[in-house]
Amino acid sequence: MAEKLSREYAQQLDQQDELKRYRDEFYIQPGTIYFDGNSLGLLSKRAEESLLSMLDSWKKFGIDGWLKGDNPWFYFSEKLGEKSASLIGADPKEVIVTGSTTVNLHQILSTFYKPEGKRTKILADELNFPTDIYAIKSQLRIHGLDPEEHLIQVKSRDGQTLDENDIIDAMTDDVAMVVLAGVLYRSGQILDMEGLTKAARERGILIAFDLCHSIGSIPHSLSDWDVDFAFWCTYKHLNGGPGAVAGMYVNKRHFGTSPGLAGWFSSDKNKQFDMEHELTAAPDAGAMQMGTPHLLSAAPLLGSLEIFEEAGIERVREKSLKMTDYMMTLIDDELSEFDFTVANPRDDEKRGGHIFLEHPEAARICKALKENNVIPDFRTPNGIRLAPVALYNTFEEVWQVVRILKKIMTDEEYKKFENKRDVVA
Ligand SMILES: Cc1ncc(COP(=O)(O)O)c(C=O)c1O
Ligand SMILES: Nc1ccccc1C(=O)C[C@H](N)C(=O)O
Repeated sequence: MAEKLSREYAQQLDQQDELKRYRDEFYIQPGTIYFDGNSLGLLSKRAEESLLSMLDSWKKFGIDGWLKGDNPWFYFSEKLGEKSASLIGADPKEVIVTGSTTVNLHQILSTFYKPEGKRTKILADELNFPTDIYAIKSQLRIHGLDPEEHLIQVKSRDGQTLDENDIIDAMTDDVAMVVLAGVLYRSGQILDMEGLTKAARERGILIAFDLCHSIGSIPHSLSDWDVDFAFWCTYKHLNGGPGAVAGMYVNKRHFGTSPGLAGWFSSDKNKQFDMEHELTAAPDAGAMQMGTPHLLSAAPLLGSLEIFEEAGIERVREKSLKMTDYMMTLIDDELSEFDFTVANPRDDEKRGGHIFLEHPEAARICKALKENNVIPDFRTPNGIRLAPVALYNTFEEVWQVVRILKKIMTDEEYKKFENKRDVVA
């Protein structure tokens, strides 16, 4: 092998890469290094084809598309749910593709959060993505409860990560439900979903995980871990496209609970067109649906999930770990003089799919990266997220990004820009 810090070494890693053929399946802008697949994944040719095929079925069949063609629309959400199940380690019937992340959390809370007696509180943390916290607070208010008192947000000791022991200590007998992320959106820390679930179960508390940053990035075993609920978006690591339809998992133990937010697509499929005013809900996770599925925003997922079926989430994870490990080695070696802090966990068991660098000039360093055709994202106040994605990025790109960062710092290129975020960062 070539010397570890050389470009040749990166090229050798690419030659040995078992997943390298998938890069050609994606639309990559020539001359651009896209390291933002943890915010919005790139379009693949297969996702484009499945979207075009959905349009074609509309063209050909009109209303009959509900039951005709290769992918009858009436069963499409269930089909996508089945195809997502292996990514989270669930039974196919426990998964449905529907709604958005935020809507699905609302549905989970509306259905399963039942404050009773002393058990009224929802336990979350102070590092989760804001939408989850907004949804929880609004649900508490719907129940006439004051979020100040009934939402507990576990504190981070270092501002970046959570200590599972602190979360477990907060699982007191006044907590009804826990809502946490599987992987934190800033530091990329993987929470011990298995251990947290076990602790919650032992205490009679329900637990839900937001898998936005973990699905398609790391493997899960939700059924084995006995997690109650999960919800996720499909536009990041799953490459479903901007605003793609989201997903939800409901442990089969909870099948038969009436949906809190019901609609006619919550129905048992064979009953739906009886048009009765008494809902007979689907016997599985399908009951969590509300109205007509957003088929055009779901269609790309079919092609995208096929890529995951073929590539295998274990292999995706293995390459992702190699890439982020390699990136940290290069950062330690090349950028040590520039005041960067690697703020993601370094251990393999705790590190998700992206690198999180902190720097006081982060906003304008991101602008300089973009000027150099590298796409990162900035998270206020001082975070740079860099995601080398296993299905379409290369080790050579990792090498290039660190080199470009070094040039931006050495030549003070970032000083051309204002240290302020854009409207969409
Ligand atoms: C952890 C997490 N939850 C939720 C969301 C967003 O929710 P929605 O897909 O409903 O916009 C994001 C990103 O946008 C996220 O990172
Ligand atoms: N949905 C979006 C719409 C516009 C811009 C970004 C997003 C994101 O998904 C951000 C992401 N959740 C994050 O981890 O910061």
